[in-house]
Amino acid sequence: MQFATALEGGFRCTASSDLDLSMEDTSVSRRFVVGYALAPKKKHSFVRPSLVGLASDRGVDLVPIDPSRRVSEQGPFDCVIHKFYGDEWKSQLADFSAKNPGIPIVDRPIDIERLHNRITMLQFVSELEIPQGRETFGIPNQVVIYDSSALSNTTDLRFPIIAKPLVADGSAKSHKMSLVYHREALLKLKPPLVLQEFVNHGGVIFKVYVVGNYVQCVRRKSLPDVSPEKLDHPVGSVTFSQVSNVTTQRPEEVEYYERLEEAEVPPPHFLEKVAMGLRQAMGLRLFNFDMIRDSKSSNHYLIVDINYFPGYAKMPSYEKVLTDFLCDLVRDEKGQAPTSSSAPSPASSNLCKHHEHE
Ligand SMILES: Nc1ncnc2c1ncn2[C@@H]1O[C@H](COP(=O)(O)OP(=O)(O)OP(=O)(O)O)[C@@H](O)[C@H]1O
Ligand SMILES: O=P(O)(O)O[C@H]1[C@H](O)[C@@H](O)[C@H](OP(=O)(O)O)[C@@H](OP(=O)(O)O)[C@H]1O
Ligand SMILES: [Mg+2]
Ligand SMILES: [Mg+2]
Repeated sequence: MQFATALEGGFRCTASSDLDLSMEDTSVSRRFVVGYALAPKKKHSFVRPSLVGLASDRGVDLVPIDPSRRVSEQGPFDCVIHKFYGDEWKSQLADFSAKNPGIPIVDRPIDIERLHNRITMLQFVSELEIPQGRETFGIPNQVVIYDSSALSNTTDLRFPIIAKPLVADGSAKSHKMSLVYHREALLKLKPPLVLQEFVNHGGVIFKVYVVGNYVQCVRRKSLPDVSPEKLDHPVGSVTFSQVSNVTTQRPEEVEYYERLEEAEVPPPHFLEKVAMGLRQAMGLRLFNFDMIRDSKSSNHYLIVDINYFPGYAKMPSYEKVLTDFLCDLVRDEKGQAPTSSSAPSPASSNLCKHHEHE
């Protein structure tokens, strides 16, 4: 059973450009090819028949890229989407770009890389200059620990603390975390780590999905609050992994999920400001961020994680959202649509169209 609940189906952050699309009546339509480079698990979860079908109906063919062959010898592509890392892959993309200037690669490896380190990842949030209104946001207090000797020296942080691997590279190891109740337990941890204050937040996390200019917020399960008594826990720490990613609920959790469904979501105008601020600062178009509401202050939010190319298939209506995004992307590339990828695709303009003589 799916337990994510959408916030009013998501929203786009700029005005619709339906009018521009109506000018395409004299164009000749052709099909567009989006090359995707994804690991098998991601391909399985993302490239579902429902997405392939909808995109195809709109004139976009999703074609796999074989990473063991030169990308520039595959295709032709009208754009490339990917979630691969490493020097070899970067040079493949650089070679492709050199031979295919103007073909969008979503997103640039250099921009994605900053999300692979849990310190540089959240620096974007700290650097955001958004006039704070009723709702405020920030990041939890945290320190980076490179070697074990520094573990006894973390006096500035309040317990409980979450110890997160410094590297966030998509490996199982990078998701393995510890909730640490007291100091002695810290000494058993293995750096490099980020030690982050655990903030009570009522056991609900908001996952805010961004796809170009589209934003959708879902509620998800999170760690329960920790009471002060719990800090005397006989077990100094507990490990956990991907606590907010599970998509099934156990029978004994029914009540919890009922409450989760009722949890008040952050206001759309606030989500929009943060999402578009981050999008611009990071130069990324495909990401999500995890946000919690501080139980001590009903309007203060903390961003605890940012993920590149997250599990979009868990987002309601992902097929339409991603198809709209890809259509806009290839149209933009041909100079046919305004630079905003915000236009909802009107039913009357179902195909992505291309002027033959451009
Ligand atoms: N500072 C914090 N205070 C309270 N809870 C937190 C904090 N940081 C993380 N969490 C909880 O721990 C979970 C995992 O943390 P985080 O999102 O950083 O890990 P991740 O493995 O990168 O997650 P993802 O699967 O989204 O990539 C969060 O979903 C949230 O439930
Ligand atoms: O395996 P890495 O590269 O770390 O990426 C994961 C992200 O960290 C998670 O945030 C994704 O899950 P959510 O979409 O529920 O956030 C998760 O989604 P998935 O498991 O559905 O693919 C992954 O994208
Ligand atoms: Mg997370
Ligand atoms: Mg993450």
